[in-house]
Amino acid sequence: MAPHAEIDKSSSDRAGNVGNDHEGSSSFRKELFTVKSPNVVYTEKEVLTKYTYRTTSVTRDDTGDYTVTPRETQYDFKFDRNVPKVGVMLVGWGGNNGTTVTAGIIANRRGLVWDTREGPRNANYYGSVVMGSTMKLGTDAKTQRDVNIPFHNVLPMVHPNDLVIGGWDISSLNLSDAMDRAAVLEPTLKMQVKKEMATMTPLPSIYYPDFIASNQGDRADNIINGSVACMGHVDHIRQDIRDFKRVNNLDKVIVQWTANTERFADVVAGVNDTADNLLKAIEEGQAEIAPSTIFAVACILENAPFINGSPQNTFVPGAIDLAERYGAFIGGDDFKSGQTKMKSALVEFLINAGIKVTSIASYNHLGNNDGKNLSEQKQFRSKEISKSNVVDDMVDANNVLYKDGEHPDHTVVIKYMPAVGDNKRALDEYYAEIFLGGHQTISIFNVCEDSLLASPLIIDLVLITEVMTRIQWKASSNDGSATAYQGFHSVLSILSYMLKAPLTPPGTPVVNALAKQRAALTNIFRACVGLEPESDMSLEHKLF
Ligand SMILES: NC(=O)c1ccc[n+]([C@@H]2O[C@H](COP(=O)([O-])OP(=O)(O)OC[C@H]3O[C@@H](n4cnc5c(N)ncnc54)[C@H](O)[C@@H]3O)[C@@H](O)[C@H]2O)c1
Ligand SMILES: O=P([O-])([O-])O[C@@H]1[C@@H](O)[C@H](O)[C@@H](O)[C@H](O)[C@@H]1O
Repeated sequence: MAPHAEIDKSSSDRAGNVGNDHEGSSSFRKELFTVKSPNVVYTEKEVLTKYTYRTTSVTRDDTGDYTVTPRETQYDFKFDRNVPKVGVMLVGWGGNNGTTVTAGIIANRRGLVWDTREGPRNANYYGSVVMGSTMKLGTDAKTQRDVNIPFHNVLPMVHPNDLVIGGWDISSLNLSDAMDRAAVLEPTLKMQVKKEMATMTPLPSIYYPDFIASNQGDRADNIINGSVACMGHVDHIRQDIRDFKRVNNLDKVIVQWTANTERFADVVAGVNDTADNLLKAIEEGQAEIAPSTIFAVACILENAPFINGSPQNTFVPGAIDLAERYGAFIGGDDFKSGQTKMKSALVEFLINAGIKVTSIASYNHLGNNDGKNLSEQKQFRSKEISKSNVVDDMVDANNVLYKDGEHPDHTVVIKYMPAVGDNKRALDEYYAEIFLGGHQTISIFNVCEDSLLASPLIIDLVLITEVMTRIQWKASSNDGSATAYQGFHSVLSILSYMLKAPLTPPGTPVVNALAKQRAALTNIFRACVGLEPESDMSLEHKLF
């Protein structure tokens, strides 16, 4: 791996950022494998694939009988092999997650080791599906045993060590002081990154007090003038993105909201229901436009992908309409880091095992500033919504256990308890009906170090979103007619594995089941290099 140059201090002074000015980690430039197939062509810059997408079409006649027909749809995929230089701008950079992910990337970039009570600890990217997990590539031609590769080798990807980081915060604290305020990391690690982080200062941000808890007001000392939406705020943020990109000589910038949870905005006809109405409402200074929506609009207009890591309805219909109009990528909502991630895996397992979950009680308390913001009802309500719908798809998919409209009881409670800081306590009880009137009760006590669980998701969201900007597709034409390549739909539902309340293209189904989400992500990336979906059939071990 190329040695990392000193942090470019001049750029960090101007645009509140950290990064390195070397070209990118060479270990991520060369693909790990080559696909040998008549349907896959490698050029110097691209991989061109003819992909057969196999589905099963179902019809049902008026007697209730099903007929199923295997379908094949031919797609051409074009994947840009060139790994760009990428910057990530975090809204809420001075928060628990923002400081933690920044320190984590510095620690990994420099290969830091720090002492703890349990002994020395090395920097790692555990908790990142891209950097910490593997996928089955295929089976060994000789031994027929599975060959598994690191997930990040399935396609040429940006290395997180090469990300240039910057962002905004309504608090003026530099990243070192903000890291101390967050109280997430070990002092022995903090002391090794403090100097670099002290040179990073968040850009001023927009602050509309009505959208976050009133208890956040005391940290709002780094704000752009104006307390309601205006086009000047959109333009200011767009200029910030352009400056960050220019100063750091970036090819792409991806923006993520990891700022406080906002209250839901009312969706009002004529205000935020269409792209034109939303732009007009911003021009007019409508009070119902949230800061996160202003950031979303700015990013869409600047063609910088925007991901919402919080639960509020940033993407009002007008914002989605605008993204579709400009072909800009958006994704959200609400990082899925601990309690909900466990729930989406456990409930999928129980229901798929034919066990009827009838009650889910989810309580948690936490003591960080996120918890403080959520201690006010309107902000809690945003989080309650995103945490409450996460089992709907699994329940709806099983009409053996559940009648139409039947759902488990589900309650979500969040309490602010300063003493526990970032180490959230999640207490869950899953109650289920089993064979012959029996019951199964599963109680879980899950201590989630929230920011250490969320930070790898921030990295995954950046890396996967960046890959999506390099994938194009078109329907294969057999008659020689030339159809144009296009990108995936603006709403990146492929990001759902990292998110509690996955945003999907309007009218399309929401999948929350964790295994299904990971399979979709894995198999779409495999398809880009002409590989079939991962199958666990293992017929080679069953038919002999
Ligand atoms: N495990 C997790 O940490 C987790 C999981 C899911 C979702 N989230 C969400 O991620 C967000 C951040 O979590 P956190 O623990 O880092 O919280 P935090 O309160 O430590 O950080 C939020 C930061 O946003 C800043 N901020 C608020 N409004 C802003 C604005 N308009 N512009 C710029 N900055 C603004 C605050 O000053 C603060 O520094 C929260 O919305 C939280 O609900 C966190
Ligand atoms: O992802 P998850 O652990 O289910 O949910 C978490 C909640 O339990 C917590 O109360 C909240 O503060 C975090 O922002 C996060 O949303």
